[in-house]
Amino acid sequence: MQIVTLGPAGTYSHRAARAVDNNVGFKESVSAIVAAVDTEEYERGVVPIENSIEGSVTETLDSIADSDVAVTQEIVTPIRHALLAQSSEFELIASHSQALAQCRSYLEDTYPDVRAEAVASTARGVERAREDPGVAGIGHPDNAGDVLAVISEDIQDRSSNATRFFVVAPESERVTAGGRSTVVVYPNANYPGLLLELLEAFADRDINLSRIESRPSGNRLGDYLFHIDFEAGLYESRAQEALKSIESIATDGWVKRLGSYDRRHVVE
Ligand SMILES: O=C(O)C(=O)Cc1ccccc1
Repeated sequence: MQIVTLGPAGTYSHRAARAVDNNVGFKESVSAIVAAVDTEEYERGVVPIENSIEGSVTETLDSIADSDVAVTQEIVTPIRHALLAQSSEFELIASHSQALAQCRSYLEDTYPDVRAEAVASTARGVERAREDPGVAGIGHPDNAGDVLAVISEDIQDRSSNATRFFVVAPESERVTAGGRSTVVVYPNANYPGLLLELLEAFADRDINLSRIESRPSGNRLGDYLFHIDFEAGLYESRAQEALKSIESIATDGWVKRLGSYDRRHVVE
């Protein structure tokens, strides 16, 4: 199976993608990955959705809400960051914005005078470090190779650091089987109790929500769409009833079913 994920080789997304298939291609942004799956250039994409320290990857939420891709699997993996450089003499740290944020306290305490620069991925930062002795990268320690030294390991601000990835597929691959589902709701309405009504649709049917995230609709200030993850498959009648109820609340907006899936834990 042809998979596309965040590159170049060596990103955390690449490590998660290898759990799906070894035939992996790369793009340098999440929106490019989602577009490549939406247009069926690739059969699957692997994108980071949420991190236990830093929260949602908003570029991913917005890309999947704007496209027609389906979510077919969830991959959860621990993230352990290392600082990689040719020597401890560097004046710039280059990494993915999420990695920089996950190591913020360590960087502020240990390298208060070193500049940080956000680049497309951790592996892109490590590549910069390989080419330039003045640059350090943050990434998985396996990326050190022959050129780079592991200056410090486990530099994330909390020892427990995990990231959820979604496996996305063309719309035709959407399934209703699985223990979890994700929907995006755009109510296009604003009245007291609207959010409560949306949540009650699940609570009344004993469906546990595992995440709700609001994102700006882009239409006007204060107008939101909601990404909702819940612990039931779309094949279940209680889930179908909950969504029917949500559709009746969102008559001026829309409800997008991204699909049902199971969670897979990948350790290395
Ligand atoms: O840049 C990467 O390696 C990614 O895959 C994105 C990312 C960055 C930090 C933690 C998890 C995923």
